[in-house]
Amino acid sequence: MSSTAVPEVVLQGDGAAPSSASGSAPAKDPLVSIPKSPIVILMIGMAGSGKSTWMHRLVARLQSEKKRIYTINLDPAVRKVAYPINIDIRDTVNYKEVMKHFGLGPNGGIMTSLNLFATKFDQVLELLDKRAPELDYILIDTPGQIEVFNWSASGQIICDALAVSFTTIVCYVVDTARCAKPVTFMSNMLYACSILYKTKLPFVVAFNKVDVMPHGFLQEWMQDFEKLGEALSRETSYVASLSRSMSLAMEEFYINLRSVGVSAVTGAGCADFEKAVADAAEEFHTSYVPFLLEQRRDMEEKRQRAIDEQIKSFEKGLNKAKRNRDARDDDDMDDLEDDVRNFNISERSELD
Ligand SMILES: Nc1nc2c(ncn2[C@@H]2O[C@H](COP(=O)(O)OP(=O)(O)OP(=O)(O)O)[C@@H](O)[C@H]2O)c(=O)[nH]1
Repeated sequence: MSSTAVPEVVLQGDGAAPSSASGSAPAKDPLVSIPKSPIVILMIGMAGSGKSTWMHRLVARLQSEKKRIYTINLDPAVRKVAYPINIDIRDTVNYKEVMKHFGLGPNGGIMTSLNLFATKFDQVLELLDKRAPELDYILIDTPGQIEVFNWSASGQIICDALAVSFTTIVCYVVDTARCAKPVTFMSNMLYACSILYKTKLPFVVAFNKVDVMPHGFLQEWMQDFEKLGEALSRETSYVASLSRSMSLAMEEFYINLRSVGVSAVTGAGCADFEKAVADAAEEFHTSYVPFLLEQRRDMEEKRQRAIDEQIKSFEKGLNKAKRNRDARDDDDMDDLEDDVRNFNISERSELD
């Protein structure tokens, strides 16, 4: 199987601005000229933190401000989505079929579906490229299987692909009330920290559900590790003592973190969030782009390798599943194999 084409933008040398086709004036380096708008906001967070509800709130809010929005749903298992969607993974990958054919459970099905989709992410970029000049924001909803962005190749492929073409930031959504237990807060923040260090993208933490519980205590824990240590000392579990030893190391991570309290239900905190997004977008150009310029060749090779490995792993999975199936299912398997190789990502009609 031929490997997926990568966007041209990252294949142009190693730092020097490429020459124009005519050979006269050098063309502007595409990485240096990543446009300030649209801003891509990737919603990441644990299951139930409120990503989809927050997406819905933001779409309504930004549209009321006459901002032009484009939305992508990357959660193959979500049943109902309240906001209008432009590109929906469910239109191309049927996760129940993936579960059935690869012999996986729901979590594995979601991860594999997203891995499959990621191998063709260049098609999403092509669609976005066409729309981008008319857009202010591209909002992307992701599944609650947060490991997609920690361990699986697809998270990296998607983040890297977006960040070489668009101003891209991560919105890490946290359920404030669930973090009232300091060990839960710490494990949530460890996930956030590993995503931040893996993607290197600017981050906004949205402490959601402040209508249920104000988020001030979480910001206090981030600013003063002794306060978090105090809260942890009330717990005696092994995880609490591990969290206590980690809390000082996390200080550096918190210092560079923007956080705002929001409620997807009431709309509280939207203005603060928009401001934090604007700051993060600025940081993308001042910090992330210089990092990209240094790392571009390495990143591109890594991304292409990840795509090739994904494809090999599907073929292995399919062959294994095939060996375990009845001959009568062969047609079914052939259809799926064909889908794995040849699916096309398309967009729905435009948002109003
Ligand atoms: N009170 C309150 N409830 C909220 C808020 N945001 C989301 N919820 C509720 O939290 C639950 C989970 O919200 P979702 O938006 O489905 O969460 P998600 O992160 O997309 O969940 P996954 O798709 O499982 O990853 C739903 O019952 C929402 O109504 C909020 O700001 N306040």
